[in-house]
Amino acid sequence: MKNILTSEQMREADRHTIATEPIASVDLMERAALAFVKAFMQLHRDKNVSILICCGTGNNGGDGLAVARLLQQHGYDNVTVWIARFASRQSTDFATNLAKLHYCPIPVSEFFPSDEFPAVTQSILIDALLGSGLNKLLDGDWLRLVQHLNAARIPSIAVDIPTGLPADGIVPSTAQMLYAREAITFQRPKLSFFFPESAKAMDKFHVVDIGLDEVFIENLPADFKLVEASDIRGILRGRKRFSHKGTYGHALIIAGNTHTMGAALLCAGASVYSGAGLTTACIPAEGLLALNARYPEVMYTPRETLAENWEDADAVAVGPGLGLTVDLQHMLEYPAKPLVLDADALTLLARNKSLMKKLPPNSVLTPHMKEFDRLFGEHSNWWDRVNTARRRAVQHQTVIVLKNQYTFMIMPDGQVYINPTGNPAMASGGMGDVLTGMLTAFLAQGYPPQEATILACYMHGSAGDRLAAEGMAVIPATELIAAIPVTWDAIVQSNC
Ligand SMILES: NC(=O)C1=CN([C@@H]2O[C@H](COP(=O)(O)OP(=O)(O)OC[C@H]3O[C@@H](n4cnc5c(N)ncnc54)[C@H](O)[C@@H]3O)[C@@H](O)[C@H]2O)[C@H](O)CC1
Ligand SMILES: [K+]
Repeated sequence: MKNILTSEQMREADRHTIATEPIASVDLMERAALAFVKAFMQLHRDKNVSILICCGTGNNGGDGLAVARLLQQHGYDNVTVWIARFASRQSTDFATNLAKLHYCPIPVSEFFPSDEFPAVTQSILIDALLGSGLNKLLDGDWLRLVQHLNAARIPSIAVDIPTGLPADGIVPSTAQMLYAREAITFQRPKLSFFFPESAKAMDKFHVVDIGLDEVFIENLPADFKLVEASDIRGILRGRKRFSHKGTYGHALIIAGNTHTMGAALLCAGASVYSGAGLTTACIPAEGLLALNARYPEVMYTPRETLAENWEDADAVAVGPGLGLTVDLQHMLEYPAKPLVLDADALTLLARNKSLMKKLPPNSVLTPHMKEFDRLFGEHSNWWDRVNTARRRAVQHQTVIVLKNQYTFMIMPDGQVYINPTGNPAMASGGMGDVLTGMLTAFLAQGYPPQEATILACYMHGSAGDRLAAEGMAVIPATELIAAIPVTWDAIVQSNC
């Protein structure tokens, strides 16, 4: 796991590194600029390309000036610098780098409040206007400049953060940003990069190491942590010698209805492919033929004998395609089992919120945004939504899997884990049912809810990434199920 820091914590790490390495802050800026340039050169190998570097007068602007000098030293001969002198303040390291730039053959133009901006004639923009120091939405001259640069429609590469995007906190829907094709960010991705609101600010981001003290960073109290492949390798257990189906638990899937049987089948199929020793689908009898044809590995039980099957199960999923006529309250009176509630089960919970109190501790809820808001109230931004999720997970002692391109997994202690895998090719019906099946299978195999959740979300996204890398622009849920075992094997075999 990697700690995701707030901008205040990032400044702390900055100060700590400067004091204890020790390193002068202007040398740390040089290191950041070098790391940026190294990544930039991988992205843009043509040294004849014309580059406009727009700088503010804080440290983000200081980085931009250092980048201009370093690019020129690396043979990029067509670099132009614009400086936005909209504030009277300039940082010391900005001033030092501006003085150094005077020895380079790089044209520098300065713009003051109300100045007209010339047309942008360059092919690439490097955005070093504002970074993690952003303290309000863009307005006035800043907004005018950003709109002028956006209108030029040339690819922009942001230094650390696209100008106008807050590093953390609420990203208001009215916020305007300098749109970046890529952001090259320092040491850690910023929290807001994981919110859908950041789609307005950039296409993708790359993280570069600038040598801040990692031990210090990892010892900071961080509410948000990013899951890494090494965590998954640490959690995932291989199949044991002399093991048998009983070793890997029994998953019970309560799902499906006349017109939504597919959801039940996908969920049950995902459980089989995720290693549950046995999977039983509790579906209406009319789904039996389809179940036998599609997944003969899955056992069947009618709703009438649910109570007995519940006794035998090691983990239970309720919800995919279930419909809204089942008696969820009655089910929650059965003995407590590791439980996943998804889809219609979440709608039933939203209709009768008092049932939240009956959930066994550590139950896993897997809402997408709309289901979440139905349960816990409307939210106009993801920062508030995730913070509500933290409060509710603690209050109800549940795990909340808030599904998103980057899924937030919120634990009963309020800690948030961010899943890095997954891609837009997976945005299709049935994907959530598959995730529920995977989660239930891992719970049935005896993984504690926190680990089962992290495993399921990571492997779900990883299977999708694998298929996308093989050329699938759109991934049907059934294809994802089939890719689970090879994804599993690739994770176990990889040493990185
Ligand atoms: N540890 C690191 O990651 C390092 C980061 N570096 C770079 O430093 C910037 C942060 O620099 P800072 O001087 O704190 O802030 P900015 O340059 O982003 O902003 C300057 C200044 O501008 C004012 N301001 C903020 N928002 C607005 C606004 N909307 N309108 C007008 N004015 C605004 C405010 O006063 C700010 O202080 C970080 O992103 C990195 O690029 C270091 O170079 C290396 C270590
Ligand atoms: K920037």
